Amino acid sequence: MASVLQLTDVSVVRDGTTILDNLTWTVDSSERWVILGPNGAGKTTLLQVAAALIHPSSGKAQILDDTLGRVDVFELRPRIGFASSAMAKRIPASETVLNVVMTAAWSVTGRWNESYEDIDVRRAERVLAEWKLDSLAERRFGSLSDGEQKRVQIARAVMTDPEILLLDEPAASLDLGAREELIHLLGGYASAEEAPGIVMVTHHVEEIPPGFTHALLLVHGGIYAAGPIGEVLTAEKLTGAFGVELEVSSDNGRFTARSPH
Ligand SMILES: Nc1ncnc2c1ncn2[C@@H]1O[C@H](COP(=O)(O)OP(=O)(O)OP(=O)(O)O)[C@@H](O)[C@H]1O
Repeated sequence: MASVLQLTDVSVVRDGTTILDNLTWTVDSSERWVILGPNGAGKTTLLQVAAALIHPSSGKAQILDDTLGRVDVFELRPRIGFASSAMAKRIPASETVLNVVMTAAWSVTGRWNESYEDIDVRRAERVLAEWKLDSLAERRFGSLSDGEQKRVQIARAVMTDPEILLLDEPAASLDLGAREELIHLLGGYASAEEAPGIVMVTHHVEEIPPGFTHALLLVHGGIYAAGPIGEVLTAEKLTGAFGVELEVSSDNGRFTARSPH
């Protein structure tokens, strides 16, 4: 097993506020992690460090085989798949779905003057089919439903065969049908042996795809609990992390959490 992410005593301080506080955490290539935690806990900030989008204020962040601060992030980023709503806002609404996915090969969001090889087109078409988007290839990104847009973002993130895949709330704002379809596709992707290490931030345990192996509960920028998913997503630990009484159940790799009252 090779680690794809290794954080050692990582802190992020912004405008005098400590957002991540001395975090030490390792993700191996065979692991699929979910990160949960209250609003403002630092989940998105943690993902931004993992995506080489921000540097820690202190500590060491090793991503793949490189250490932030000692590597050209423009060479590192194409090896990282990252999907978030902030990133989606940068995708031009007028771009076709095929181009949105294919431009990942050049780490750009709008088609300009790049010349694409046949191999890029074929790969993009294959990825679109895998994420059930082939019939939408020529549609404008801005004309898609939220659920379709989320799938396009993930298809774009996996287009370059990343060595680590980071997903920030991929199921947020989806209706029940679109959410279940996405979770099914993500579960299939995550369970493939050749899939990269995966880290997904979510607000709801119901959104964790089957096959995810580990969970991290983040509270006030620090690790409240981290480890194998069955040991972390317990009533006791979720109650402690969220500060409200919760009961948890799981069935066939899917979780639910609710108040017992
Ligand atoms: N530039 C900044 N200066 C000060 N505080 C900041 C700055 N940027 C973010 N924060 C704070 O850092 C904290 C963590 O933000 P982050 O978005 O990482 O949390 P999160 O766990 O993803 O939250 P949510 O669940 O609401 O999406 C928040 O309290 C936020 O207000």
